[in-house]
This record gives sequence, structure tokens and C-alpha cells, in this order.
Amino acid sequence: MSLWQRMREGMSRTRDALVSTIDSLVRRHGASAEMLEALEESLIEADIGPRLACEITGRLRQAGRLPGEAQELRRLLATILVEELSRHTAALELDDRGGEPPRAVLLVGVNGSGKTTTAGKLAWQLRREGKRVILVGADTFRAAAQDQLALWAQRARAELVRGAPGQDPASVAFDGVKAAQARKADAVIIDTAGRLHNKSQLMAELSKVRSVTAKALGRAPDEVLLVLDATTGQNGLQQARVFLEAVSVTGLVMTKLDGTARGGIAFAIVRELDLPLKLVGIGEDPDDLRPFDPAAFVEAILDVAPSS
Ligand SMILES: Nc1nc2c(ncn2[C@@H]2O[C@H](COP(=O)(O)OP(=O)(O)OP(=O)(O)O)[C@@H](O)[C@H]2O)c(=O)[nH]1
Repeated sequence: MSLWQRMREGMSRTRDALVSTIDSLVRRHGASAEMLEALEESLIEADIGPRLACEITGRLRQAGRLPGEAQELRRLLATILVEELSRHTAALELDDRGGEPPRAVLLVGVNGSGKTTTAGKLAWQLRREGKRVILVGADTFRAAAQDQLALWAQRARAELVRGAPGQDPASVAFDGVKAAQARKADAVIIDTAGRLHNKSQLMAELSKVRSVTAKALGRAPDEVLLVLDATTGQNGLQQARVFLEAVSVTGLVMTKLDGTARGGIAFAIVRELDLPLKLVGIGEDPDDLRPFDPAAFVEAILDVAPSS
């Protein structure tokens, strides 16, 4: 299946909801003020966030003559959404930045958000490019998390550095980076714990993992990615802020976009957090982690290419 088809399939729940709603609004209200009001509500329903939904309909209002045909309206909307997302997109900094290998990626985020899966998929993809990759299990709190990472290491044929139960996560990260340097690996991917029951402890732990990783590397980690579960919707924003207080994040990964009809959350999150969305998870296969491409994403949820 081509990348484009896979993105379409992954986003089908959001697309089905948005396209049928917009088309029926246009059928019911035509190109009218009522239609725009109803459209604003539908965008909020799709989790785009009230502020952005209001801005979008404001822009449509200003655009002058509204298209009376649903597909044209979706095309206009797509143009506005691509423009919005493009302001908050960036590629992973794994190849084209200075500094000696290994490139280091730290994954942070709440339990169950998809960190381990993202680490595994990323390792799998880098391995496919012929890179030497070390996966590091710095979640020493949950043995199951380490076992899951070990399975991914096997699947990706990546090497694994895992901590002993109860070991200081920062020391595991340090060992992982040192092992990657000694083995001349291209990339080291560090999976961390994300329990939120004790916020100050988690924050202290994460900032120590980051600073010890930086010390072992001799520079800041190339990427500190905050992994967010799209199915938690607006609640994810609150959780994200806790992590942002603890570590300086270089980008976002949004997982499980295939599991929601409210994929508009991607817009709300990048807008509210003002951080680039770098990767999206659209399924459980190793290939279902994708660099974020605003035009492909918007086309997949609105079923039209943006007007040029
Ligand atoms: N459908 C779908 N499932 C995903 C995606 N990403 C992760 N998952 C699933 O989400 C569940 C949780 O993912 P994990 O990678 O274990 O999450 P985690 O953040 O590492 O969780 P802890 O190990 O508990 O900290 C797993 O069942 C994954 O297979 C995605 O993009 N789409």
C-alpha cells in the first residue's frame, strides 16, 4: 500500500465524520451564515479547538463568496488547515545536524501514550535504512515495559540496553549512550517511564534522564519527543503541559490517530503547545509511524486536495 493510501486508511474515521457532516451542512443550509455557524460547531466536535474553529470560520466569512458546493468548501477549508499546520511542522533532526553520531532520541509521555511502540517503529525504520540502532529501556519501574521494548528490539534487529528493576533511569540512559558510542551506533533511542501519580518525582526523574543523556553525549539530545495519544483528545493537552515543565521538548509525536474520529486534535495540540508535530502514528505496524506531512494529512481527513 502506498504511503498516501495508508494515511487515508489510517485517518478514515476522522474523514468519515468530517466529510459527511460538512456535506450535509451545505445541503441543508447552502452557502449561508447558518452553515458557517454549524460548521464551527462541527470543527469543535472534531476536536480542532474552539479558538481555531472560530478563526477558520472567520476567514471563510472574510473570503467573500462562500462556495455553494460541499467539495469546494472542503477545498477552501483544506487550504486554511494546511497553512495552519505548516507553521507547526518540522522534520526529525536525525541526519542533517552537526555533532558526532550517535544521534540520540529521548521519548517522553504519559503511560500508554505509545512511547515504546514509537521507539520500536523508529528503530525498525532506521534499521531498514541500514543504520545501527540501540534501544534503551529506561523505564525501570515496569518490567512489562522493558519486555515490550525487548520484543521490538528483536523485531527491528536493534540492540537493547535494559535497566535492572529499580535502577536509576538516568544511569540506564547513560549506559545506553556509552554503549552506542562504543559500538559506533548511528542512533540511540531512549524509552522512559511516564507515570503521572507523583508529578514532582516524575519531573525530577525526566530532567535528570535528559541532563545525564546530554552529559554522556557531550551535547543536548538531538530530539526530545513528547508522545501524545490522539484518543485522549483535549485531556492530552493538560498532560502534555506537565511534561513540558519537566524537559525541553524538541517536537511532538501523535499516536493512535487511526483510533479516533476526532483527529482534529492534531490542530489543537500544535496550536496550543506551539511545538512542531514531527511524527504521527496511524496504526500498529512498524510502517505506521510517519513523518508528519500537513498536505497529506489534510487531504486524508477532508478527501480533497487544498486549492492552490
Ligand atoms: N492503533 C494504534 N495503536 C497504537 C499506536 N501507537 C501505539 N499503539 C498501541 O498503544 C498501546 C500503548 O502503547 P505503548 O507503546 O505500550 O505505550 P507506552 O507509552 O510505552 O506505555 P508504557 O510502557 O505503559 O509507559 C499499545 O497497545 C500499542 O500497540 C498507533 O499509532 N495506532
